[in-house]
Amino acid sequence: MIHQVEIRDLNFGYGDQLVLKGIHLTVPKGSLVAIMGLSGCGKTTLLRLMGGQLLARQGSVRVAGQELNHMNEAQLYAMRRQVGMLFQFGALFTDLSVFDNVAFQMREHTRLPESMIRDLTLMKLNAVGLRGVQSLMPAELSGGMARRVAMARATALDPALILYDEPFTGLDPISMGAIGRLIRQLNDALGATSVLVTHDVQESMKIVDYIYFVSDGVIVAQGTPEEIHASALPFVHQFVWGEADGPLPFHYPGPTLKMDFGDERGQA
Ligand SMILES: Nc1ncnc2c1ncn2[C@@H]1O[C@H](COP(=O)(O)OP(=O)(O)OP(=O)(O)O)[C@@H](O)[C@H]1O
Repeated sequence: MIHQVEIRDLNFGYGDQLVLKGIHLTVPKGSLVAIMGLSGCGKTTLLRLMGGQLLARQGSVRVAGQELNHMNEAQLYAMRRQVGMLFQFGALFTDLSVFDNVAFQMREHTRLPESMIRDLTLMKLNAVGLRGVQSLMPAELSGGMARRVAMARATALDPALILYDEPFTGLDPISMGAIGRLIRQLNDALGATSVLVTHDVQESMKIVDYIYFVSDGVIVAQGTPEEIHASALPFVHQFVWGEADGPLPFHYPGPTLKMDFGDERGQA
């Protein structure tokens, strides 16, 4: 099988803090894969390593068969053009119209004439159902619309790999469902491969082919949505079913009840 992303024995940290520890992960070409885990477990860092924005300290990150650590600046720049990235909250340019946001990458990275950029931009907006809002400013959009514009922008150059960082955050349930379906549709229509970082288990299980669970920088579980749904692993079970207590404790570690309240009522 051809892998769009292949990660082996990856360690990565910031300063002395080791964030990712011995990661092995593959993303087959054409698939949609989710990386899940709690806040701070290293998901965004992993996504940025796949996009070539960060480079591995140890181990290997291959995108389309190319080892990112062996690339020079020009090769990395060319590789990043093949990657569409949707940042947390969409992060549109607030002083540019919807049209100019989507056209931005084409104007920066291609020599296409303005008439062609216009047609392509409208096609991209059409694909996310928003051709009619091309002249609006980002402040005039709802959260769900802004997210869809960000998707049109992220796919403007027909990327081979699309990386989504928390695409569902802050959306109402209906918009979440619409964004989820769109992520799947764009992936399949563009013949792309997509990786989705999220802690929204229910929404992503409806659309992805495979899931990796990360906890404290380590992959602790993986499988198809069906396998994950049926998993008896305590961590996965707690995550999927949204249970307050389990391997991830409800209480922050601290003194025991006995130490704080005494052995018996009235005792210090
Ligand atoms: N640029 C940075 N410099 C130093 N530490 C960082 C940097 N970026 C992230 N970290 C730390 O690395 C750890 C992992 O962060 P990361 O953003 O990858 O986690 P995450 O799982 O995506 O979290 P979230 O779901 O909250 O976005 C955290 O402890 C974070 O504080």
